[in-house]
Amino acid sequence: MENYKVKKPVSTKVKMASQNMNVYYGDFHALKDINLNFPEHEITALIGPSGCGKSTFLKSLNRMNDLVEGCKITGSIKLDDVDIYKEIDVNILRKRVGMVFQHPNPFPMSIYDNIAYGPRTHGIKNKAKLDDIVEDSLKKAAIWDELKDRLKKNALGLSGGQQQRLCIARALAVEPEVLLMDEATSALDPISTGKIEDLALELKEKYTIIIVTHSMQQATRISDKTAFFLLGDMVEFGDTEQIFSNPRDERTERYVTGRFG
Ligand SMILES: Nc1ncnc2c1ncn2[C@@H]1O[C@H](COP(=O)(O)OP(=O)(O)OP(=O)(O)O)[C@@H](O)[C@H]1O
Repeated sequence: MENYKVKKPVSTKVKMASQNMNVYYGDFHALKDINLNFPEHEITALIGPSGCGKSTFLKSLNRMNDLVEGCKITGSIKLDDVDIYKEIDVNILRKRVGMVFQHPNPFPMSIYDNIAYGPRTHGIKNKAKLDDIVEDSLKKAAIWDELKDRLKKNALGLSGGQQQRLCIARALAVEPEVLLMDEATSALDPISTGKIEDLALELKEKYTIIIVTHSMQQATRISDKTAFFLLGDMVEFGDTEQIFSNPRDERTERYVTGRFG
C-alpha cells in the first residue's frame, strides 16, 4: 500500500446511487440486487473476476445497455436523487455522465473536431467558444502541450496513450459531472497508464469518477472506495484501504490476495 496516493475526500454527498438494481440479459440474471452509493469527488473502483458484471453495472450508469436487445433493468439508479431511467432524457444523462472505454476510440477526424463534436451537437457553433473548449479540455486531460501544434491533424495518427487522453478530453468537453472509465488503461503501456492515473486523481477534484479495473495496484493507487463483484453479486463495498488490507468477506480476501479470479 506504499503507492497509496489517494487524497482525503472533500465531500460526503452521494452523486450516484443504485438501489435494489437487477440486470437481466434475457433469462440470465447478470446483476443481483445491487445497492451502491458513489460519493461525489471520489474515485470508486469496481473490481472482480471476468464476467462478474462490472461492465454491465458501469454501462447501466449512463444507460449504455438501452440498445442491448433483451436487456432488462429493475430497481433504480439515481443521479443527484433523480431516477436516470425514468426522469432524465438519455442525451442529457450522457452529457452529465461521460464514459471512456477500454480501447481508445477517437472519431476518424481531426483532434480539434473530436473535442468540438460534443459541444457542437449541444448547439455551440461560435468558433472562439469552441477554440476555448478545445484548449481547456485538452489541458484538463493533460495533453494540450503535446497536441497544441497539431490540432488539425487526424486523431487516428496519435499513439494509444495519446488517443486515450484525447478521449478523456472529448468526454470532458461537454462538462460532465460523472466520468465512467471501463478498463481505460488496460491497452496502454505503464507510462501512459501512470499519466491517466495521475489525471484521474486530479480530475476527481471536479468530477465523480467510477472505474472498472482488473489491476489491484491501480485500484489501490487511485481509488477512494472499492466495490468487489462476484457472479453478479456485489459482495463488499468500502474504503479501498479497508477492502485491500482488512476485507470482511472471505471471498473478497481471496480475490484481493490473488487466490482466485
Ligand atoms: N449483451 C449481452 N448479452 C448476454 N449476456 C451478456 C451481455 N453482456 C454481458 N453478458 C453477460 O453478463 C455477465 C457479466 O458481463 P460483464 O461484461 O458485465 O462482466 P465483467 O465483469 O465486466 O467482465 P470482464 O472483466 O471480462 O469485462 C457475463 O456472464 C456476460 O457473459
